Amino acid sequence: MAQTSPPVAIIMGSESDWATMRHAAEALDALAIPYDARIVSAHRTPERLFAFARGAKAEGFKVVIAGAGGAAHLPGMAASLTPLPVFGVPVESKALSGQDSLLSIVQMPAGIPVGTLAIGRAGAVNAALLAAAVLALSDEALAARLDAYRARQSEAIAERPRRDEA
Ligand SMILES: Nc1c(C(=O)O)ncn1[C@@H]1O[C@H](COP(=O)(O)O)[C@@H](O)[C@H]1O
Repeated sequence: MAQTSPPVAIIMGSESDWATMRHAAEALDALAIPYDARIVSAHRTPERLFAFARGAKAEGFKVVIAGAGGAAHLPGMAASLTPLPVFGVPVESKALSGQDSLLSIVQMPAGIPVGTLAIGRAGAVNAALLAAAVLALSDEALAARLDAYRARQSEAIAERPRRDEA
């Protein structure tokens, strides 16, 4: 089967997660890394999850970023169904501020890893940067873009706090 997929899959349990996961997409955009963003729920669309995760490697994906909130089984289930690296992003839930999402994703049993990031936007951005780091191991042009991204980030940090103009 022809490998036509972009290297990164961003999957999320609900469309409501896009407010968080779009930050992963924006970080990938900044590094010119193509991705496909899909709504896939272990709970609500289990057949879609099985089809996606079982076929992800053959489709040509290299890394999966999975965001979910609450009883966040999606990243772990995806990891159980694909040999690709899976980075989990705990989406901040209303009831428990994302503590539920974090613990659901991070406490995987030995044998099926999910690289778990921070709750919310920072986790989404860092999942994208980790995906970039993985891909950069075999892509020198991307490695250079990642270096430049970090250099720009450092340059943007002021050395001293700006004083308020009275
Ligand atoms: N955690 C999961 C899974 C899953 O893990 O398969 N599917 C949906 N959800 C989560 O339910 C929350 C509320 O979803 P709605 O906003 O659609 O009610 C979302 O954060 C989603 O990730």
